[in-house]
Amino acid sequence: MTGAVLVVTAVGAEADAVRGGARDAVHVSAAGVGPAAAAGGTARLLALAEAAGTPYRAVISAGIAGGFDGRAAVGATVLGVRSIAADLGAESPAGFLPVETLGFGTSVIEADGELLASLTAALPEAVRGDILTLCTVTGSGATAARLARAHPAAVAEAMEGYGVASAATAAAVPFAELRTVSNPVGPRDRASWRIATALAALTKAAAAL
Ligand SMILES: O=C(O)c1cccc(C(=O)CC[C@H]2O[C@@H](n3cnc4c(=O)[nH]cnc43)[C@H](O)[C@@H]2O)c1
Repeated sequence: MTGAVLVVTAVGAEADAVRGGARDAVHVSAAGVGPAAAAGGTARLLALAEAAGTPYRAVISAGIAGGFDGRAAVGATVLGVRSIAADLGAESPAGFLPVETLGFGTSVIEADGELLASLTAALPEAVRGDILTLCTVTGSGATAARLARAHPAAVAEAMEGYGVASAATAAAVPFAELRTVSNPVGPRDRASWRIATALAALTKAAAAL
């Protein structure tokens, strides 16, 4: 495969952490927080590269994340087998209805098999599992428990993976999600987030790209 790899983060500090560990053939861009900013930013970068005759060979959504209790600890590196838009759907008296139930497409995008296999080989200590994409950071034990029940294979949550994956899928570019855990998913306690630890782990993991 030829071409550079595009890494899309939410914020500049995450982009700097990836750049600190990655090789020259890795282009890193901070597209903003949330799936809409991530999808728009990624689509634009992919289209510009395609128009210039230098298409990207892969796109990776990277950054820090919350880890589900007992599945991914603070400081862990996480590889997404699937990126899932966990709040895309409708509420009902019987609970949350995913977009599939409404007949409006899919909330699940699988990582590219070959890309995930090569990242797994380069990062053997990484926890593999589903990574949820949410517009709202989980801030209560009740929501954490509901998400963990609804998504038994989910190891982490963040806010951009599904957006980056949607743009990559539309452009037929292989996609994967790579995260490092800064905090547990659960009752909000922003002061306890271990951001420096997670960014250091992100720099280390970026060497695998
Ligand atoms: O304040 C800082 O120095 C700082 C440095 C780097 C990153 C941040 C962020 O706040 C990044 C926001 C980004 O993090 C993801 N994230 C992290 N934990 C969670 C979570 O528990 N639930 C959902 N998302 C999480 C998310 O992708 C945000 O875009 C601050």
